[in-house]
Amino acid sequence: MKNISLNIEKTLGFISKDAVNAYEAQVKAGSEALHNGTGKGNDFLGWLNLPSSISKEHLADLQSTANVLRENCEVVVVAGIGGSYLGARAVIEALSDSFALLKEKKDGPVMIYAGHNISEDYIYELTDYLKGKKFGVINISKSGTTTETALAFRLLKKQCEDQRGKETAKKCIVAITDAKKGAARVTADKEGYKTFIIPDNVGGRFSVLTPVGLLPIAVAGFNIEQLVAGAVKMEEACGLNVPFGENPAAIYAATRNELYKSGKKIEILVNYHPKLHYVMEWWKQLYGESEGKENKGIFPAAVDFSTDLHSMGQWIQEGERTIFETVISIETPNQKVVVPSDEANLDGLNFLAGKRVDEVNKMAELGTQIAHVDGGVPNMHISMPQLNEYYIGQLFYFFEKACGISGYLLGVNPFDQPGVEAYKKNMFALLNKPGYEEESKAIQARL
Ligand SMILES: O=P(O)(O)OC[C@H]1O[C@H](O)[C@H](O)[C@@H](O)[C@@H]1O
Repeated sequence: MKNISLNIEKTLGFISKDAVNAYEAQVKAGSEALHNGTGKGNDFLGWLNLPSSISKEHLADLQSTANVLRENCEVVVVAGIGGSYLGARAVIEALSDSFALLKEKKDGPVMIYAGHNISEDYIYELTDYLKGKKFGVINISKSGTTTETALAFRLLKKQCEDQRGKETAKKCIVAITDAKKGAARVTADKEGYKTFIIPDNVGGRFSVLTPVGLLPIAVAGFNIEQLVAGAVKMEEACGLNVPFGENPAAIYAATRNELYKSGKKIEILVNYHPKLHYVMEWWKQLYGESEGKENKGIFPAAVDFSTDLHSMGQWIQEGERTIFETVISIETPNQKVVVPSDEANLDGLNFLAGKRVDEVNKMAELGTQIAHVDGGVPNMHISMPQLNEYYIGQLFYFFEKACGISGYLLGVNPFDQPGVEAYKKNMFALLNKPGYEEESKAIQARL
């Protein structure tokens, strides 16, 4: 079976191959720091050997819990935010039929999301939709105290118990949280929910291969064994002893850091299949929270092409030359549609007749790559043989490993996120949360 592969050829007019290769020693030091646990944030390295340490029993436990939800729920709400939601959504949206929600016949529960915003309209509309439905909830929070998620869960728990009765609710609510601390743990223990633990040493944005990602993905009907198998494959392919030139995580980390050094401050992740939209969102959190600190870090952005070629395309082609692109390309689509011939040919598209739609998409991709490189945008290319669990698993681990190395190349701690606390502190002060009396006074004085 093939692997995902990385091609950096189209960055080499902007940076030199020698400059990329010159990172070899630094990358080795970074990888060793990860594997030996000697670098910054070394208490958060549980993700590193996670794929190969997932047991069959653990997967079976997840699958049987998923089956209980599948059997007892027509809708499952995944409550979580950031790392406690994006990985699951990335896989479920990438692998689901784009119109699954509109189809009468369902293969499993409808998967919807909550706890990732504080919009009153969203919460109203969600709870309204759930009225009279046999729904369940997967409540995901590592800290167990995240406001967005806790607020949504308070409402969903009550509604589930009111509609389905306490006993059934107990069967249809699962908590994924810390082993001991946090409000989500306290509630789950008190109510007797089935729970899964998020290991202490796995940060939210690296947690997709823990129950955080695996349970919702299994509930949605996707193959978590294959997802993990793909990640295991990349764990090997990006391993410590794989030579620099053959290690995709090493090359990606080195190339993006060299591009950054050369003035390219923004990395735009690109897809040509909108189903990958949430894979990009997952990647944005991974790199944004890992590298954006100490007043440095590449800004991770993302676009869906060709859609956004008709909006952001102008900026990318001719705006400030501070960007580079990383394209995720799917070699073979899962479905086949051929452009039909039309006798009148009023739209002038007969030159495409007989071609697969993907051939048109691929020429859009190639034409864009050439145009953007001509326009001063270095281009990296990640090729994914097919869109399935196995290759998404590969992609996840590849990006995670590269992120750890890349953060060390940049000189930051890739495993903390102190900056996200600033808004929370202010919000709590403004809401007069008990314990924030001093902050409340101080912030009121500034208004
Ligand atoms: O899982 P939780 O503790 O609820 O955290 C959910 C998310 O929110 C936090 O503010 C962090 O910025 C993220 O890294 C985390 O993934």
